[in-house]
Amino acid sequence: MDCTGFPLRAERGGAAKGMAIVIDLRAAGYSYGGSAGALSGIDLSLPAGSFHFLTGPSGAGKTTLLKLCYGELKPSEGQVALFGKDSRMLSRDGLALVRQRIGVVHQDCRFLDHLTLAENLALPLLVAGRDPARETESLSQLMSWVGLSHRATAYPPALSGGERQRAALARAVIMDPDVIIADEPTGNVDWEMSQRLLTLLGELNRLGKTVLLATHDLALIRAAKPLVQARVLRLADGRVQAAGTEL
Ligand SMILES: Nc1ncnc2c1ncn2[C@@H]1O[C@H](COP(=O)(O)OP(=O)(O)OP(=O)(O)O)[C@@H](O)[C@H]1O
Repeated sequence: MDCTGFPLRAERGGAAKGMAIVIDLRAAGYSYGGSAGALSGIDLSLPAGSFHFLTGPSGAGKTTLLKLCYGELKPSEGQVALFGKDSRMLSRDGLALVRQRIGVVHQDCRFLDHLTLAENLALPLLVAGRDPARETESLSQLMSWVGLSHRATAYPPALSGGERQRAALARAVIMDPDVIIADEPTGNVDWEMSQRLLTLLGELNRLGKTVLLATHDLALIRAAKPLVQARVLRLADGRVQAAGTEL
């Protein structure tokens, strides 16, 4: 793999560093379509630069909690503040700006299959009104960082599971976000690839980025101990341990 160090430089000068808490949930809850709540009474504060694993059994509400944390869902009860802003009060444009500061690695990667990998990675730049043609060097450095330079012109269906996950991570950080939220990023990859992904996330965390990673893989969490200084949040019955335990 042609990995290099993370290439992007914080344009905001690490603005989130001055902010003690980047994501804050107060008695937050969510229920789908009026059914019994998937989550309730969640109090959770993510300090800038922290690394948290979120774990819990299938159906415990991990994905729902992550969606609250990146504004995809608004809480049905309580409050969620993203960079100090109440997510329910954010306008569409306000939410779009906040979302530029939060990179998301989705469980299912979600690529556009008719675009090449390089074009998929450039999409967030286009959406933000930037010209990818002026940022080809950053894009190619980012692909090198995740070891995918040789796959730039490949189409997503031709990528292996590990390549897709690394590409999803590269896409999540193309906007140089302050926060990275990853939903089971190692779900479909072998152990060695899980370690590589963890190493990349650890590198981002050492650069000051806040990481929240949902996984049900307790072996992965144990293996993270030498790589990252993390805490573990356990979610069960729609509730989460407030501060989490140290690894
Ligand atoms: N779109 C939806 N509509 C209705 N119920 C949903 C929806 N998404 C999730 N749920 C329900 O909300 C609860 C929490 O689901 P969620 O996906 O957040 O759990 P999870 O911990 O991420 O599960 P897994 O580990 O299996 O991905 C589950 O009971 C699930 O069935």
